[in-house]
Amino acid sequence: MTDPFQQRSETFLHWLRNSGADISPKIELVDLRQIHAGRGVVAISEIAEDELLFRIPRSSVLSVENSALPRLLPAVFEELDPWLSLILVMIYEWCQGEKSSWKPYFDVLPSEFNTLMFWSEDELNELQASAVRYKIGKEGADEMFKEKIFPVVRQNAGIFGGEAAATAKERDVVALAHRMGSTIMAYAFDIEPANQSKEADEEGYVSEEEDEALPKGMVPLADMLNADADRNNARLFYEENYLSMKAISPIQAGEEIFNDYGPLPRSDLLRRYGYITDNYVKYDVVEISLDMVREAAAKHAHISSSIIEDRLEYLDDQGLIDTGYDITASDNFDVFEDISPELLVLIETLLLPQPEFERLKAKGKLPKPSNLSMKGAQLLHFLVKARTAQFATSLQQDQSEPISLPASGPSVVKARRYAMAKLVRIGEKAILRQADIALANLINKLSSSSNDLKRERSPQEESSKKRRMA
Ligand SMILES: C[S@@+](CC[C@H](N)C(=O)[O-])C[C@H]1O[C@@H](n2cnc3c(N)ncnc32)[C@H](O)[C@@H]1O
Repeated sequence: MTDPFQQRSETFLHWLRNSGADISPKIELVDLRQIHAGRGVVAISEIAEDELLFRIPRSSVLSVENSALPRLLPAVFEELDPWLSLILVMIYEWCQGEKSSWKPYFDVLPSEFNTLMFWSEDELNELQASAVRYKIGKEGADEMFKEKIFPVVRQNAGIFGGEAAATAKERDVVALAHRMGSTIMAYAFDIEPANQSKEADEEGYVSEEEDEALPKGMVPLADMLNADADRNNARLFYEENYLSMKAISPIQAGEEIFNDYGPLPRSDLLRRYGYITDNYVKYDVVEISLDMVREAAAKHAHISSSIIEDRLEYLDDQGLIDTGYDITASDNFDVFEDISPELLVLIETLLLPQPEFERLKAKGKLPKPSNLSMKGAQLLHFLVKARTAQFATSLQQDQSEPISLPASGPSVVKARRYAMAKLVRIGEKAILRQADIALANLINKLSSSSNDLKRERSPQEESSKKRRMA
């Protein structure tokens, strides 16, 4: 008897071919559950660079554009942003059951996730002070779904699923919206339009904003590709009538076919995709919040709150204010490369003597990040130490035992989440340690060069300087 998981894969591929997709006989949709990777696509014979792996008709993409719902509820869609629109469309199509054109597709999409949105409090606590904990946005999403999705489903029960929708409880609709929202986050693509005619400005540049505004859509099979930071060998190409997945390097028989989810730190990989692998360590970051900088400027550098707010206002006008600033992982940590230049500028601006600040402000200028002063380096060093202290355990404690992601055993899901969280927090602490050492070295260098300068001055120069100051 065929395994139901495999049966769903076969029904899905059959449906996709019937919808007009071409799928190369050289690839297979396989079961990777034993390595906790769900389904994946592998090559079963050698594939050349640029070879077509599959192409999906644009009409098979599960999107707002292709669903009947926006035509049934036009006024509702005028009010919703693209993200909520796709969630509503997916809820509608899911509620149609067998009647939906995408039923076999829904059957291979997950109903459970390992993303942070679905972690329990004790699991999230294992992330300790990682800034990702404040980026999950569960409460905000709950409120939005209660306000914008639940009433639409209840008031249009006839459209959504009759009796079941009419009596649906708020918490069930919110849970369904979370399921669809999380599916979009881990599976959807930004869909480039069929006829992309981007208008160039006078200087011949095309606006990046258009890319940001691309609508999202669920592309069957393209989203069955897993990702790997170092083994990306396929990419989706947007053609007029089809979306085509092609090999971007030669692929050997037996190799998995990988998409690219981008250079994401492991904390974000967990938040969006619910898994991590070691080769994303190079993208790890640790974040220093603006609030921490504010507090350190007041407490450590003794800057008054009115000066801090005045400087922050100017920096905001200059587009430099963010909720947090990244320090990135590096094999060869460099203060000027791996600490966000915006953070260096922020710190130097806060420390400027008032006349110097007035002078720069009058010219609309900012301190250069490459001119980090001794006081700036010391304030940064203080911040790095304070950020390290926010974590409940030390790097040494975390590394005292080897960590592995269990493949099986009792409560394997929880054990894996604990282990993944520990690896994420270790990554962040390792960056903080590198920053700590690099800043201590820089402070030593700055102090010895200022001592050298002092020594280089002749006794006459020193005494004339003293006379000027007197
Ligand atoms: C776009 S889907 C890829 C298809 C997915 N494996 C499935 O069975 O539906 C993204 C999800 O696949 C899983 N995934 C992707 N790449 C992975 C990898 N290298 N290792 C483990 N899981 C991976 C994660 O659960 C992620 O949220």
